[in-house]
Amino acid sequence: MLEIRDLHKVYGKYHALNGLNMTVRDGALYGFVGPNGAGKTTTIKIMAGLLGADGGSVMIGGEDGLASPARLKKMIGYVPDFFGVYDNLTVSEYMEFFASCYNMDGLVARKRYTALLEQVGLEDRLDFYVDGLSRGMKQRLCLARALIHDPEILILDEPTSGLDPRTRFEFKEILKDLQESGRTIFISSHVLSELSELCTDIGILDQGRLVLEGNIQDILTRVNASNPLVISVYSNREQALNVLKSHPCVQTISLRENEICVRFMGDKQDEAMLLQQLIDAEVLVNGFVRETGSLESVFMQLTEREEERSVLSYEAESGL
Ligand SMILES: Nc1ncnc2c1ncn2[C@@H]1O[C@H](COP(=O)(O)OP(=O)(O)OP(=O)(O)O)[C@@H](O)[C@H]1O
Repeated sequence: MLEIRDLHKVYGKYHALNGLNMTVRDGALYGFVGPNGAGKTTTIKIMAGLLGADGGSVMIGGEDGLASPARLKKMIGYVPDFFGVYDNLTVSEYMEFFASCYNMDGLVARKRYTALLEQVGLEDRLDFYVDGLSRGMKQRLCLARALIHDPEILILDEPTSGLDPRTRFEFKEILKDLQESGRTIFISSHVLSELSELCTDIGILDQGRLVLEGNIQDILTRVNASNPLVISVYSNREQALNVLKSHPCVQTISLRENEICVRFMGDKQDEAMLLQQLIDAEVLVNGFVRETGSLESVFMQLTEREEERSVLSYEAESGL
C-alpha cells in the first residue's frame, strides 16, 4: 500500500501541493486525474524520489520513502511523460543498460529483459535501434525498462498522450494485463475518459489537493443515487403526485412535459416499493428510471472552471 499524507510542495511562493492525502491499495490500477497545473507531475516526481517535498510523507511498504529516496527508487518503476533520446543503442543494449543500473548482468539480465519485452510485445525487436522505433513501441519499451527491477508500484505520467487510438488501446490492454497479474499501477492523465474505462480506483486532484478518491464503481453508485428519478405516467397524474408527496424518501418534485422528476433519497428496494405504490394507486406508469451520472459530471462539479472543459473530450483536444 502507498499512502501519501499531508504532502506539500512550494515553488517560490506558489503552493503546488497543498496538504495532499492519497491512498493507493495493493493491486489497484489507480487513475490520478486533474486539470493542467493541478500538481500531478509534481506529485509523481516526489513519489518517484526525483523531487524533494516541503512537508508530509510518502509511506510505501510501511516506510517513509521521503526519508530514503534510494529505497523509494527501488520500490517504484517510473515511466515519465517524455522519452529520452538514446542514439546508437539497440533495444537489447538499452535494456542491458538499465538492468546494469540495478546490478543485473549476463544471463540473469538477458532472461529478465527478454521476458519483459515479451510482455510488452517487443520480443522480435531486440536488434532494432531504439531511435527507429515508433512512438508506441518506444512507450512500451519505456514500460519494460521501468519494470526491470520488479518494482512494487509502477507509476506512469500521462502515458498515452500523443499515441494514436489503436496504439493507445494496445497500451491500455498491456496495463490491464499487468494489473491482473498483481502489479499495482498508478497512472496520471488530464483526460478523465482515458482513465474511467481502465482504472479500478480514482483520485481527483485540484489545486494541489485531492478532492475525491475511491473505487470507481462506488463513486458512480453514489453519483447515481443522488440523481433524480424520472417517472412518466400515462394516466392518473394527480394520483401519482399524491403518492409522491406523502413518500418519506421524496425530497423535491418537479414537472417536465410528460415526466415527473423526483429527488429521491432511497435505495433500489425503496425505488421498487415506490413503483409498486404507484401501481397500487392505479397510476399507469410507462417510465421509471434513475438518471445516470458520469465521472465526467462529478469531475466538472468538483473542479469547474471554464478553461478545463477540454478534460471532457479527448477527441476535441487531440483533433481526432
Ligand atoms: N519547477 C517549477 N517551478 C515553478 N513552478 C512550477 C515548477 N514545476 C511546476 N510548477 C507549477 O506547479 C503547478 C503544478 O505543476 P505540475 O506540472 O505538477 O502540474 P500537472 O498537473 O502535472 O499539469 P499538466 O497536466 O499540465 O502536466 C503548475 O502551476 C506549474 O506551473
